[in-house]
Amino acid sequence: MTLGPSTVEWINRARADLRMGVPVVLVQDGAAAIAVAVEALDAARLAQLRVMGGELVLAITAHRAATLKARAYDGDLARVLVPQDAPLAWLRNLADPADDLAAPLKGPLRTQREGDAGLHRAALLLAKSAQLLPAALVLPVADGAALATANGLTLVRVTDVLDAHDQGAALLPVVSARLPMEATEAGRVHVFRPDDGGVEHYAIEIGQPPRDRPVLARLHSACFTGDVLGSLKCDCGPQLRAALAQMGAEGAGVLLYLNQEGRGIGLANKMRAYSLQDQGFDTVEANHRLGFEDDERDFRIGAAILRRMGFTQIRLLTNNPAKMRMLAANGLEVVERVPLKVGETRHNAHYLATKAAKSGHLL
Ligand SMILES: Nc1nc2c(ncn2[C@@H]2O[C@H](COP(=O)(O)OP(=O)(O)OP(=O)(O)O)[C@@H](O)[C@H]2O)c(=O)[nH]1
Ligand SMILES: [Zn+2]
Repeated sequence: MTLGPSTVEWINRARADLRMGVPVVLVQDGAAAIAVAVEALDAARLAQLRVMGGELVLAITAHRAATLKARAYDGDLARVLVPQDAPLAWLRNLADPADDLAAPLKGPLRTQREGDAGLHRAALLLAKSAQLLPAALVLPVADGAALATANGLTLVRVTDVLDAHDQGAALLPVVSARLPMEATEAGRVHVFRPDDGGVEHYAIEIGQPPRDRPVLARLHSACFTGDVLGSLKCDCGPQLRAALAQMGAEGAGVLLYLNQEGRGIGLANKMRAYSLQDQGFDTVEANHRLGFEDDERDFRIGAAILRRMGFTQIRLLTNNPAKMRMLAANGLEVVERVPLKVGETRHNAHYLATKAAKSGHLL
């Protein structure tokens, strides 16, 4: 045990650096690169990277590459060669689809085929987990450790980034307190904190559900626009209130409020997706154009919280079979699906139909 950061703590520092526009150093099998998130990059740092020499590469996901008609030779990602004179705006336009329709000609783009894309993959994973646009500028360097020390940069190993992603964070209960609510006076909020410095998640326990019997449960993903603002574009707000009301009426239940806004892409990216939806793309297409999967949520978190609270069998309030599969794969027995059909409006009918057609939601 040392005083300094552990592996996951270094990774979390790397994430925070990327959000600030500070480059990080990635190393793998003797190779090293400096990586910076395009969304947070400024012209001064871009100029500094150019002074260092070497071939600048823009890593984007295969989804974003498909939109840009760039060949993705690495399966899930593409490495776009950055022209010597490309200004910051060129990089921003490749990363951000906001102006794709207004200014469609961004190519032809040349992509790298040779060499390994491991460093680039780790850079994209970090950018995504920092809820930034999945686009990173990557510059190979000879001695990553020396560069990191000389410039005070965070250095992380690719294997550690991949392992941390595969394992997921452990969630620790921090505090719980009684909360009388409209739906029931017998409410209690539990706060769970992940050990990797990520965002907290909450469990709202209603009544005192016995641990040896199936509990009525809902895994609700945060939706600032729906839950708080009463957005008509989705059904989240009505689902949240209906779930609490049903638990209140039954006298027992547990609702997990998971801070995975926008199906895990964060509010800024969800608003980017909304703006694309105003340009005519559906909810799934919008995510893909941004470079994300349709759903970036990690449902292991919900399973871990339920297990930690002592629940093993659940009656799940959902229309999403993927949630049931993920819970079952993570040690919980879903004994029943309880449908949750509320809040359809003329604004969200197309959204709900798209989720049914493309993401397997049950109507
Ligand atoms: N990226 C993106 N996220 C959205 C959009 N509309 C709503 N969301 C998010 O989608 C999530 C919906 O979460 P849930 O209601 O828990 O999940 P669900 O997959 O619809 O499943 P059930 O409601 O359980 O049937 C929330 O995180 C919202 O913020 C959208 O157009 N794009
Ligand atoms: Zn919503």
